Amino acid sequence: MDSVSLSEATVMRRTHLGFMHSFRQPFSGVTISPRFCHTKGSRAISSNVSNTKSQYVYGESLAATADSDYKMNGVSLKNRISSVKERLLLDAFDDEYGGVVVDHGKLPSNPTVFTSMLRNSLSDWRRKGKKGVWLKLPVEQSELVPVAVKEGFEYHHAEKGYVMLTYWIPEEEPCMLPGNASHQVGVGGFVLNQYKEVLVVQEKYCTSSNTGLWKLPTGFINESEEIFSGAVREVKEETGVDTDFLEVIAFRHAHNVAFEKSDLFFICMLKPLSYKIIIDNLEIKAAKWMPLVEFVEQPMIKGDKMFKRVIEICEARLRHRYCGLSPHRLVSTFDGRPSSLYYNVVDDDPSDSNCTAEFY
Ligand SMILES: NC(=O)C1=CN([C@@H]2O[C@H](COP(=O)(O)OP(=O)(O)OC[C@H]3O[C@@H](n4cnc5c(N)ncnc54)[C@H](O)[C@@H]3O)[C@@H](O)[C@H]2O)C=CC1
Repeated sequence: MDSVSLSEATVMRRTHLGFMHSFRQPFSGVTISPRFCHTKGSRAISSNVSNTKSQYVYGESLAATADSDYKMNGVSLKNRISSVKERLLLDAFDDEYGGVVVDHGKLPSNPTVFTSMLRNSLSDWRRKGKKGVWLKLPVEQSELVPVAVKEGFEYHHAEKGYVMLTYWIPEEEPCMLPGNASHQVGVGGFVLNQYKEVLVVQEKYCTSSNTGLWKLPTGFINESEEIFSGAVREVKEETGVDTDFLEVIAFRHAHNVAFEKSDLFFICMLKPLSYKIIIDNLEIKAAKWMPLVEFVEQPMIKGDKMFKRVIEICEARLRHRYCGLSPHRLVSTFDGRPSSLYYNVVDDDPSDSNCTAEFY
């Protein structure tokens, strides 16, 4: 109990006595801490208030009194009572699918208090016909995770700083909550210079069958990063070469790649802006400009259906016989977010086509 705040201790004692029972206690018999009673814009109920107005009780009779907006020391009792009641429920926002999102910034720190508030909240949401519940528990409050799991919550996803749990309330309806993100997104850079040399790397960590292979620089894009800027960043990080993004030449979709997740791999054509190679020693063993013909002749590339095809596509692009996808920034009114739409030729606007863009 030493880490329990006074307000939480109050809730704990009420929980122990029973929810409605504790509400029926007269003011004089209930210890109300200033923090427990504090709400936005109103002062805390002080102990002298409870002494002075000991005849008023929580529950139905008090609710009737509160409805008539009884005032103590000039402050509306109605507001105070609803504030006390609300404190026994978790703070949550409605979502657009008839569910609720718990405000993780206002979680109690004590697991016993949390148990009580979570149970009360679930009953309340069930009564109101709410559907999905999203509960984000920060790593600093990881002791609340077993409580939520015991109450029927399931893991949805986790990040470094939190775990997200969900609960589907309607028993008669199938769970409609979307699953966790299903894909990782990778990029590869095809960078060609004016001597028909392609920028290649040897990875420090790779399978034994790939040892010594010269390959395109590849990597994963970061959260909220664009494909076009992720490709430019990866090439810069691994090789030190600055580039301009030209087109997405092709993309590969593969499954069960990393911990059962699928993989989207975007192969991007980039135009070199610098040529000096400075490798990232942490990830890369070596990097160089390699004649395209030599690159293609490597047994691992020649024998690999995907890379063989990728090179054929790139060569077709060099001859202007193929056109990749270039990003166009726009804001959709559906979600109001700036986004990138990747496409190639627009027949009635040839200037919009990137198929004529040169590579070096
Ligand atoms: N590397 C390749 O030869 C190929 C890559 N791709 C695609 O390229 C994209 C990126 O893949 P890769 O570059 O292979 O990524 P990767 O698996 O090499 O990971 C990128 C970097 O993350 C770090 N990393 C990843 N997992 C780690 C772990 N368990 N422990 C410590 N460090 C770790 C390493 O620094 C690594 O260099 C993916 O979409 C993939 O499908 C596609 C075909 C071939």
